[in-house]
This record gives sequence, C-alpha cells and structure tokens, in this order.
Amino acid sequence: MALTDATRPTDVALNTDLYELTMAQGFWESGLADAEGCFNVFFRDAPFGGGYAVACGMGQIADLVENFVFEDDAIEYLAGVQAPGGGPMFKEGFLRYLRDFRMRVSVWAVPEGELVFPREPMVRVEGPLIDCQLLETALLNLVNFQTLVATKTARVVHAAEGHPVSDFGLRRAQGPDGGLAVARASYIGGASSTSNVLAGKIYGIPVFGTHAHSWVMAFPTELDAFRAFARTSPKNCVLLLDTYDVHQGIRNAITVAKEMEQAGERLAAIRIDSGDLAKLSKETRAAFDEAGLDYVKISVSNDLDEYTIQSLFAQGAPIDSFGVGTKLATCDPQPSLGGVYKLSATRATPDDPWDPVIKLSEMAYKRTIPGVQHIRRYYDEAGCPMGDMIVDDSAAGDDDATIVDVLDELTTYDVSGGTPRELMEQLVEKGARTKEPDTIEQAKSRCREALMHLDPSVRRFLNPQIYPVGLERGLARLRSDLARAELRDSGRR
Ligand SMILES: Nc1ncnc2c1ncn2[C@@H]1O[C@H](COP(=O)(O)OP(=O)(O)OP(=O)(O)O)[C@@H](O)[C@H]1O
Ligand SMILES: O=P(O)(O)OC[C@H]1O[C@H](OP(=O)(O)OP(=O)(O)O)[C@H](O)[C@@H]1O
Ligand SMILES: O=C(O)c1cccnc1
Repeated sequence: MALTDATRPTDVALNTDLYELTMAQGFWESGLADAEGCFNVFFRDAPFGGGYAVACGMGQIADLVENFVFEDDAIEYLAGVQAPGGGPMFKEGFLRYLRDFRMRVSVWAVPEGELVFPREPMVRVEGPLIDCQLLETALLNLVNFQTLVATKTARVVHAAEGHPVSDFGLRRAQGPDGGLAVARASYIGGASSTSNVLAGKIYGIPVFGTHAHSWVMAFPTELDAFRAFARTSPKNCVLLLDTYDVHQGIRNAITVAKEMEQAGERLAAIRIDSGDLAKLSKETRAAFDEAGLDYVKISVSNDLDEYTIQSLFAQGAPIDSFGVGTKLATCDPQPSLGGVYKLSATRATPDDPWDPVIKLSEMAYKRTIPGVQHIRRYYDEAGCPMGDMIVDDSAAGDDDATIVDVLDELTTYDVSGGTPRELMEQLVEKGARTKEPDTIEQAKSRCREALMHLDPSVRRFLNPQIYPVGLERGLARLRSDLARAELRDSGRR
C-alpha cells in the first residue's frame, strides 16, 4: 500500500462528502453550474479556550485544487453508486461533465503560520458554484485539523519555554494521514522534530527518537541494554531510565556515560517516562552533575500537555526537552476546530458585480458576514498586531481607522496610528497556482515571529483577552442593511 500525504491520494476528488457531488449534479442540471459564488472558511471560537489559532494547511491548497480531477476509475465507481430509492445516483451526462472537470476557482488565504482569530476568513474561494461546492469538504478537511494541531503545538511549545518539543503522536494519531498531518502542522506550530519517519521523508522535518522499554526488557539486565544501545547508536544515544527503577536507571546510565567518554563518545540524554517527573528530573540532574556529566540532557514524556509542562517548570524541574504524543496528536481536550465554509456573495456570471449575501440565524452568534472579504491587520510601532479589520472593497466607507465588533455593532476599536497590512494572499487563479507555496520552514518561522509579537494577555492560557476583530464601517453598514432586508423578506416568505 502506498501512502502519500492528504493532498495527493489518487482519488482526491472523491475525498469528499456525497452531498457535495449530488449538489454539483443539481447545479449542473439546473443550469447554475456557471453562476459564481464567494465562500469563506472561518471558525467561531478559538480552540482550547485560548485567544488565537495558528493558520495551517494553506500550503497544500494549490496542490488540492490542481489535483482535483475525476480519473476513469473514479467515474466508474460513481456510475455504480445506487440511490437508496433505486437507480443510479448520478446521470451519465453529469459523469461525462465530471470526466473533463478541472477546478476553475481562485483562492486567497492567510499564510501558513500566521495567527488567525474567530470569525475572520482564513481562506476565500471564488469561482463557479459547482467548483466551490465540490471543494468544500476537502478544503475544510485540510485546514481544520492542521490549524487545530498547529495551535495545540504552539501552546505546548509556549509552555516549554524554548526547550525542544518532539511530536511523538503517530501511534495515537487518527490514522496514517492523520499522523502525517500532525507531524506537518506540529512542526509549523513550533515542534522541533517528529518521531514520524515518513513525515521526515515527505516534508523534510527533522526526525528524532530514543528507545522503548521493550529494548531494556529484551536484555538480561538494564546495564546490558544501555551498553548495547550506546554501541549501536553512539551518536544519538538517549537512554530510557524508568523500565524498572529510575534510581537504578540513573546509576546504570552514569556507568554507560563514563564508558562512552572513554570510547570518545558522549551520552546525549536520558528520558524519563513515568512517575513524578519534577522530582525524578531533579534527582537525575543532581546525580549526573555530581558525576561530572552536566552535558547529558534530560528529556521527559508521559501524557504531557501544555498544563503539565507549565507545572513541571513551576516546580523547578530541570528538563531540557519534551516528547509529546497522545495529547498533541489528538488535540486533547478539543478534537476539532469547527471551521465552516460559508457563502458570502454570488453573481450570475463572472462579468457581473458581486451580490453580497447573509445567512441569518436565530442565534446572532451564527449570523454570517457578507461580501468578498479580506483582512487588514493593523500593527503598532513595535510590530505587534492591534486588531483585524474585515473589509469588502466594494462596500468600504471612508473611515478606515475604526473596527466594528462582529457580534456587537456598538463596540468599536480604534486602530488609528496603526500600520495596516493585507493579510490574505492569492494562492490560485482560475485553477492554477499563482505562487509556489512557502516552505514549511518559512511557515514555521512566520509562526514563531507572530507569536512573539502577540500580546501576552491574548496568548495566556487562562482567561485570555479577546483580540479585536471586526468589520470595516462600510461593511458593518452593509451587513445590517442586508440583515434588515432579509428579516423583512423572510416575514413575507
Ligand atoms: N511533577 C509532576 N507534576 C505534574 N504532573 C506530573 C508530574 N509528574 C508527572 N506528571 C504527570 O502526571 C500524569 C500521571 O503520572 P503518573 O506518575 O501517574 O504516571 P505513571 O502512572 O507513573 O506512568 P504510566 O502509567 O504511564 O506508567 C502524567 O500526565 C504525567 O505527565
Ligand atoms: O505519552 P505520550 O505523550 O503519548 O508520548 C508517547 C508515549 O508513547 C510511548 O509509550 P506508550 O504510550 O506506547 O506506552 P507507555 O504509556 O506504557 O509508556 C512513550 O514512552 C511515551 O510515553
Ligand atoms: O523515540 C521515542 O522515544 C518515542 C517515540 C514515539 C513514542 N514514544 C517514544
């Protein structure tokens, strides 16, 4: 079985929910296939009770769009799908249409590694309704999970205070593609390495590993096991101390470290994977320092997350690096981001002006933002973000320094004096990439920079402040006019 990353399975176009295809058939049949839509991907709440998210997955969108084709065997499969009421689900004419189908969308997105906040567009897709609809599920699948993982990792790395964090999550990840996505997104979010070898090959992420308890158990004694590991991996020797008893492990590791010195090698580190990690790391540090082995680093693992790591440092634990698996790969305690894909403007043909649309809901919280939206982020003199203004150029008024809160029109934020920068960049024009995606290293350093400049009050874990996000005044007016008109009309319907 060949395994590739999520954007390049052979049947990328079938990696979708059935309803996207039945709606596409409906658009095709009703003559609406060429009418255009503008869709935005956004989430309503920052994950993990935090104040921000790290945009991720955008670097794979151009691949997704360009590889979105229905191969012969995909068409053959669709031809055989039966409707529950009997007969084929898809018509022959529609299948012929799909056989020649190529995505014609244009896509703008927040660059990978940038910070994003609730309700602002992370990705904007414009193009024929049928294309936009066909793209929905695969696009959300790409950015929702990776944004969540990158955000979780950014939190864990923040707690680790600059000490390296390695992604150990593959064995607990949501399947093979999930493991790859975790490795990629966690590296962008700040992890230093991954234990996932395939992710190393595909993405060029540094790989890292120690050894398991089973290695120690496979030898007559722990000392034999440590010596054998030092012999086989002298240049990357990390010894796991807690198979039997950490104190015995410390003594045996010191013996082997001394033997390595005599052979001209150095024990790189030890790992502790159970028990009181604060107490044991202090005891280990003291014993190794006492033995003149202050260069040997201490690495820990065992169900870690941002809170345990923060607590370990609060207890003065002299830990140098962390392996974080289960809680990172599964994004504990919030397994999904909840990003949605909503229509915000339509037009009958590409030559018409956009007609902004709004979806009202009984819950004000779920009301959408109309228009062809982009984001203007304002920065202060130190380069720190002050607030994000969602703008639709065709609706824009002339006051450009006020942001109107998305949920409460009476709340405004003044960003005068700030320097605006367009946040979203174009990735795809009518189905073809307009630029090569950033490298994973560029995305990673963008994330590091952005987090460094984020106000600590927004970054903290407990009760973070809300970062200002809202509408440009003209767009806010347009939204309330549309909402009023919609309420009037729905009364008549
Ligand atoms: N000093 C500490 N302060 C806070 N949390 C800690 C501390 N030491 C360990 N932990 C965390 O407590 C949790 C449980 O640790 P515990 O000591 O019960 O592990 P264990 O049961 O010995 O390990 P295992 O069951 O995996 O063999 C883990 O998430 C671990 O990371
Ligand atoms: O704890 P995590 O953050 O998921 O990190 C990965 C874990 O995977 C390995 O053990 P495994 O879970 O296979 O067995 P163990 O819990 O019995 O050590 C390793 O020793 C870590 O404990
Ligand atoms: O290399 C390790 O120590 C490792 C890798 C994955 C999971 N647990 C540990």
